[in-house]
Amino acid sequence: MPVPDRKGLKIVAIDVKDVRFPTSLEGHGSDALHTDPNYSCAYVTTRTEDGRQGFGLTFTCGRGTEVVVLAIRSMKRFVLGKNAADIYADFAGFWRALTNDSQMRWIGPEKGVAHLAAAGILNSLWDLWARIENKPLWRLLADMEPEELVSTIDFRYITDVITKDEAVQLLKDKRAGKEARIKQLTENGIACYTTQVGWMGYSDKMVKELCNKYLKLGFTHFKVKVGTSIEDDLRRCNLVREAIGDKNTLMVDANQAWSVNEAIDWMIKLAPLKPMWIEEPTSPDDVLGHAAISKALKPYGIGVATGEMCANRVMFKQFLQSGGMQYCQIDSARIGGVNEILSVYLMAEKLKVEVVPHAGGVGLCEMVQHLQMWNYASVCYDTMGLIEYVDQQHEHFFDPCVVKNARYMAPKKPGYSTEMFPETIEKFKYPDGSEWQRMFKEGIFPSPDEAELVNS
Ligand SMILES: C[C@H](O)[C@@H](O)[C@@H](O)[C@H](O)C(=O)O
Ligand SMILES: [Mg+2]
Repeated sequence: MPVPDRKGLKIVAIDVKDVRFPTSLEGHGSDALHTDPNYSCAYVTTRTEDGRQGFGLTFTCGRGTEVVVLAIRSMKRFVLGKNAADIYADFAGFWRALTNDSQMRWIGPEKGVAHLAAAGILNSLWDLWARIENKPLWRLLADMEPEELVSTIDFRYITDVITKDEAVQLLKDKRAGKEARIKQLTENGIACYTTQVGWMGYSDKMVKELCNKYLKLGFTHFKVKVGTSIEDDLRRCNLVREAIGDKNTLMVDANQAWSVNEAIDWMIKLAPLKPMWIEEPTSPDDVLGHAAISKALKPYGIGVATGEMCANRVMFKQFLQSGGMQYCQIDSARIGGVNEILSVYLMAEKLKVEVVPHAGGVGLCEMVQHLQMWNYASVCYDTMGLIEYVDQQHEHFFDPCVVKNARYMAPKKPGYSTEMFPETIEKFKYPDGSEWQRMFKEGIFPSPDEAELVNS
């Protein structure tokens, strides 16, 4: 087990910051329901007695980040004073303690703000572990023995699909050829698709220009936001189809805009444009609704993709079991950190559903590349898979993702690629960062009122 020596690894501090970027000013990240997102995160730094640090984050869209920050603060008690080596020696037990405290679980359990907060903390602990082992996270995972990896997962509620023993066996069965796949990843990385061409707030002119830009960069898969008006969707999707041609792939994303029947009717109208998938057609909680949409759209060759707001492994389990998702979009910061995400990958493999991670928001591309690379090395190598890519906020990270010829290159530095530059925090910490103060002064954004200053 790569459990480090305990010496110096007592956790002595956990710091959390509300960091926001003014992306709404230019419509970046906008969709049918999130019309003015300011890409943000609750940014967690965990420090050990010997001065090591782990960085973790959970993505948000602006307002509300302060609530996640408060939730993280109230979870500090489960981590402070613990030795990181003891956490890694029984990570599943620690995970259960963090997410299922007898009093706090009432505000979850394992969902919503409570789970976003847990994700921020857990991501920082995984970053710390990978740094201690001096490996990028994907290699830490890929190098673990099956028993070690599986020991980090809480299997409660999913043993009807996969037990701990089955998970160990699955990983053992997939071991042959792992070194060759790691070499392949190191040389060629993993392909990605872009969402950057089709944010809802972009003009037609910009969409066209961006399609040309990303075609030149070698992209073959393009995602466009839909769901506000069918006339607009037909116009924009036609425009994109024309720009990318018939050989490239179009995906559409409604971000939960429709009821079930409306989703089916709407997508039948968009079907002649041959989208590969409709993403989040309806409520992220409506498992059977997604299954009905999947069934109705199958004859049109359209799959259903979802997962960026899927609350936990139990919801994923039902989506995977019911035929409600043909593309499983794990998100690195919504469910309970790497521990729970590993369980979703293992269930997806068992039930033969392709995982195409959700990314884009602050730090999400940085994190999911590690997860998908581990998946290819250790779990699912029938296809190399795809990862979402959005060209935003990477410049704020010490170890930003690197995309070349529409492929994520394998991260090399130790950790989970989650550390941000101190200057970024100084500028974009909300509301007192220097950039926010400037924008308030210049009237670009209103100053937050007292209610919003709850955690300052
Ligand atoms: C508000 C966000 O930008 C979403 O629109 C985004 O996560 C999107 O659904 C995506 O799939 O990338
Ligand atoms: Mg989406």
